[in-house]
Amino acid sequence: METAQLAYVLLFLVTAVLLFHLRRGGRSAPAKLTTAHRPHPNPVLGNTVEFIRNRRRFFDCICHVAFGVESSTLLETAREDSRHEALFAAFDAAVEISFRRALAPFTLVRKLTGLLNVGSSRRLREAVGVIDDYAMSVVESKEAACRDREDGDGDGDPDLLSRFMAAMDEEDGGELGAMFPTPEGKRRLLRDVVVSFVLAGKDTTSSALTWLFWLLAANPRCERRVRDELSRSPDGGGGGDAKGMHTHYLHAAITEAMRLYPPVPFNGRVAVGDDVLPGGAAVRAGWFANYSAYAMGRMERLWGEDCLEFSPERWLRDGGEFVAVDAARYPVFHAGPRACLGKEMAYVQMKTVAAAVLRRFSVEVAAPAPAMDSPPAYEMTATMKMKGGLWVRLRKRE
Ligand code: HEM
Repeated sequence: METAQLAYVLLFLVTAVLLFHLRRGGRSAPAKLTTAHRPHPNPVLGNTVEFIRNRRRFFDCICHVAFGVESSTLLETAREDSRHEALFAAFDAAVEISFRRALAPFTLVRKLTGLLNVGSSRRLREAVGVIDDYAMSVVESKEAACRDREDGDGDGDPDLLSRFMAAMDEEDGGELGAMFPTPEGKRRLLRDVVVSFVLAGKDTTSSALTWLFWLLAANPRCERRVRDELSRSPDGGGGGDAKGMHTHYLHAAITEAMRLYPPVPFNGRVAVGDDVLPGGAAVRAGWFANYSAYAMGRMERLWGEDCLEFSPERWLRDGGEFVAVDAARYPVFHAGPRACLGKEMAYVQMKTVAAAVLRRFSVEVAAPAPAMDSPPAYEMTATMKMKGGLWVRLRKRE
């Protein structure tokens, strides 16, 4: 056999073996999931529990407020929880693969795996399929509810999905209607609205609360101040007031926790045209322009010499009133026209949960050790999670 023929045969064999492994990986290996919310393997922790493990509550809350549906009615089966877990696993896998891809250059191997539907391309497609099916079931249940109402009792729902639907059904078609003229296009847009809300809101608030409780344990003085404020608060300190009128210190503590550990630590855009950033840096069309809220939250130039300390007081006026800062300095919720739409809702959720827990329980952190000079390891995907989760022992307060 000539050398060139031998080389072709070898190449063929290597490719066949590679594809066989990729296919097997695509079929049998589950997507690598983050460990932050898995049961902790450490038996020494005994009666401790993983804090904020149950992402279901945050998910249910989004379904209720943003879509006006109960998540469990859509996922109800004899083993309802496992369907939620399958959906969450699909979200985790899709986010992790997409995040890794966003950081890596587009290679020939990825193009090939995409064409052949193997490896991570296959896992991503499968995960997106699960997510899209769920999101479409939300849209369908909403459409059915609207049809029922037309026969029956009146007014539109106040949830966000209903508003999107109403905007597209305006008589002249509306701006959205013009962008998505076919019924199929409209439904796909609604499906994507559902996906973006779940993606944006499910893990962010739970990540922020995990870091908040660790930071409060590492700074008992701050925890005492939160508890004092809650005991004086007329509404129990919950989220009834998103701007923090009654609970300025709690609002400041949550904001400060997200400065040090922003739930979305890293974000970016692709420039559509040549531009110059305010700092003078030139950006060409097609370039990525990324920023790190994590790094910015720890810059001495922006936050002073004590930038690595947890100090809710930096957000308070002398009278104790919370004062927000410019989003360009604190880009935790992003800035400009595409800033977070759920910011107020997120504060309501986080304050309600934090207040409810702190009023009823003392929270003893078992792991990772609560000490500012040895911060816990983190896991960076699209959201910033505490590696291994936060393990606490709750004791009922007198
Ligand atoms: C602590 C909690 C949260 C943080 C830190 C946060 C942060 C962010 C950030 C940084 C973005 C910009 C993402 C990008 O464009 O690349 C964003 C967008 C968004 N967020 Fe949040 N978010 C939080 C909670 C929520 C909640 C609870 C909801 C609603 C249920 C929500 C809904 C949205 C939506 C719909 C967008 C897309 C806005 C647009 O593209 O115009 N977020 N969020």
